[in-house]
Amino acid sequence: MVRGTWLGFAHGVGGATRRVGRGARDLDPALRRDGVALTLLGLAIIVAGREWWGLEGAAMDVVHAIAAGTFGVVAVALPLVLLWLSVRFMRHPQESQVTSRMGIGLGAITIAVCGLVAIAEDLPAPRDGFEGVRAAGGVIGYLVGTPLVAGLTAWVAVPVLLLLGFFGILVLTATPLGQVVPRLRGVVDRLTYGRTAADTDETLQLAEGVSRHDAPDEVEAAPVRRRRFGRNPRAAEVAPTDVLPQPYAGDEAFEAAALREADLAEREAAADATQVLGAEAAATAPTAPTEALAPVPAPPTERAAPPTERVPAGEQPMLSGDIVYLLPHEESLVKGPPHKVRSAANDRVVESLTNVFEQFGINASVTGFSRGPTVTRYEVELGQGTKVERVTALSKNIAYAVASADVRILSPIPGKSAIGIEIPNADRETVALGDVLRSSVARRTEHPMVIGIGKDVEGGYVVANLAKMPHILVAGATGAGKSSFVNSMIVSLLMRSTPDQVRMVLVDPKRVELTIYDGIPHLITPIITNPKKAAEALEWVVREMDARYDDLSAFGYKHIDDFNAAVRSGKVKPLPGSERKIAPYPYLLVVVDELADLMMVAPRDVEASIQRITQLARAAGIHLVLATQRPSVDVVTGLIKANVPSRLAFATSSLTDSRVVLDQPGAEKLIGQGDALFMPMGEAKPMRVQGAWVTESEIHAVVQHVKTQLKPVYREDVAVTAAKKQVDEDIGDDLDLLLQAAELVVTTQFGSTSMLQRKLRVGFAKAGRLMDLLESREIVGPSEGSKAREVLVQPDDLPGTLAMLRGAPAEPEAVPSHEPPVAQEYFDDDAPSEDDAWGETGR
Ligand SMILES: Nc1ncnc2c1ncn2[C@@H]1O[C@H](COP(=O)(O)OP(=O)(O)OP(=O)(O)O)[C@@H](O)[C@H]1O
Repeated sequence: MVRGTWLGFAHGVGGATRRVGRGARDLDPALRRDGVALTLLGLAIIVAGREWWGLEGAAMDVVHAIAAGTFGVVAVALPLVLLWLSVRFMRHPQESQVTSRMGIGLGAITIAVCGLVAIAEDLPAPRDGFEGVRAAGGVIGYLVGTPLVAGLTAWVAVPVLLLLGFFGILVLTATPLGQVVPRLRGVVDRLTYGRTAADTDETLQLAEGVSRHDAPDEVEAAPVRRRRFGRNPRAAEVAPTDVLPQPYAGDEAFEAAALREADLAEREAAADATQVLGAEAAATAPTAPTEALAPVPAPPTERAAPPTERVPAGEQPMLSGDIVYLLPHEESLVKGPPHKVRSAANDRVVESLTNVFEQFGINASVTGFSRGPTVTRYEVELGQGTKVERVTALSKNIAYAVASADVRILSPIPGKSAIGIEIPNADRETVALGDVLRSSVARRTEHPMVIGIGKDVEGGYVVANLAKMPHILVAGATGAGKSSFVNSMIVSLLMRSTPDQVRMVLVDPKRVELTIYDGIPHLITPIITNPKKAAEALEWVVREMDARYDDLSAFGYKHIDDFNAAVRSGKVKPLPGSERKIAPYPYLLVVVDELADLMMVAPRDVEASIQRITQLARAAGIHLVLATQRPSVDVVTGLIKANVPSRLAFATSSLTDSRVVLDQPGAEKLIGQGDALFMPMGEAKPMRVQGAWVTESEIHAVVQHVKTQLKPVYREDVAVTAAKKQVDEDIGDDLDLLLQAAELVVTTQFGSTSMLQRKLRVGFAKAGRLMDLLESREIVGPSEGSKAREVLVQPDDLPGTLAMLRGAPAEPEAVPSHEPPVAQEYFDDDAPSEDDAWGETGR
């Protein structure tokens, strides 16, 4: 009864504490450790009563004897530590790992401080009376200080204890040694530059968010938040505020921020940083925004290596140019619910499984489980002499017992002598993309092509580098979560990369999925919704790839990353006689959100383009994401499959579809809503993941943010060829006939409909239509009643005319093969189209 009353009271107080603020509600009752927490709280009050307020009484004397006797004067801090521990147990009971780490840190600090106090007070010994010990470092101080001083002398003992205290602080704050300087600098910068309290709070909250979910030693500084965007220095000749993206021009706070950036950039430059940030952004040397803001034209920029060290959130040095591009704030993406490692539903399943084994007389037991967001994998160990098949044969009975049709049995669990039974959680969790991107695995790298995938069956975060895929096929039945994945992928890129690092071509024949991204600066061409245009765009990608390859071979590099690194360090010089300015290439990501629609209109062309891109594009930094609802062999052909090595399968409607995507069954057993099997290149076994989820309002916020940073600068030539194709639409299936008609009319120079009827053996209506088409292409003049039409094309021009009808550009020069590829278009100072483009962007 006493225990019950105590725990009831404790839960009441714990519940009230959890209601303060967010993040601690909905705790699994099994995890609450309110009893311990309340005991600690009581202790904190009692110790404070004696040590802070000097309350008298026999009990208080005992308290003082214990507290001060143990810790000496350091006991003054004891109530605070107890209070803190109590709050932690109430709010984050499941983070025992983090609490233990902090405990170790505090322990080290306590030993160090007690030892130092004892040494400072000349090491009073208990035999000389306990008063002295209490007024110094307590028993701890005595026990630590005495042997150290006796063995090493105070000269060595003091530094050793200081070092121990320093170690304690590092452990307490989860700061790796290498991060000490950047973090300190971050703190100093924030103080010096008067960062708002809100910003600081966010950073702290973030750091906490990471430690909450990950191993403590993996906590790193918050990621890059601001980057400077490469631009044409000529644009600097316009009025200074013009170079800022519109919403910020004239904004004092922003200009002040820009000045801070400049200051930091200068410091970075002074530190002579040389490391290249992976295969990242363009790196013209930062022109101090002071120049950009002062009423004088900025001098042309010079190239220099980007800075090396990561610096804290909000204070990133700029990578290039004098346009400041701010990545969306991490908090634009919401936090998901805390991960449960166990719930009542799991216990019920364990019970059901055990019952099934008992009923069928199988010597097997459930030895543990690992709970993921969607499914839990229960581990089953077999007794001596029990056949594995006896359990696998029971899959239907197991499904019946746990009332779920989607039971998947893994025999064995890779790397373990145990059978795994994956059963959907009755209480599944959504995986928030924000949590994936804030996890330590995502922070470990700054590569701009890293995206959040989701969580695995053990609850660990999964991220992937699209550049390493290097191409991925995403398939799944309607509603399985494919589009959600595409959204998570694009949002990940928008969160982590600037348009000078990653450019995209988005193909969305369904016209619904990707329209939300219309107008983002990462686009190279407006979102393509027409399947024929899409096929054209793929051909453009092939040309872009070839142009990049030409550059690579001309300068002697094998991979775009090496080339970019060399450009940044100034090693790549234009060829003699060339006016070109060389700049790094952004990665180019081509997303096709319904391959089937493309394969319907131009299967051979699309297949050929995809084959060519996939075979070569990796080194050119061009990557394909092909998504389809219909993973049948006519859409995902053998050729496409052979060249797209990474696969992500959401629930498919049949085993055959699963085979097409993964070359093995499994996807047909998935339970939809983002449940997926992920098989990156080179893996033989797919990994089960729950895809990350990002809400429409989050997408909207991120898209709004990037759109206010910069306007997109579209490549004209993608649109030019695409526009040409649009004209072709009215030709439809008549292209062959039309070509013959044009040939007839031009070679005979006789524009007669009845001749077409006769020679082509077509009816009057068809011949009339062909003539109209020839007129619309200005091959023949308008109808002149019963007379033959005038022919406007000379026989010599016939080949060009036929090519134009076939859809090739009318003037081949419009897309010359030697044209500088995408990076040069954007970054080449001398590209004639640049001024307009950047002028528009800047203003
Ligand atoms: N990762 C996820 N987490 C939680 N719920 C999800 C997830 N992915 C998808 N869902 C749920 O499933 C629904 C359908 O998902 P989605 O639109 O992505 O399917 P789809 O495969 O793209 O379908 P379609 O091919 O028809 O576009 C979503 O509206 C959402 O409710």
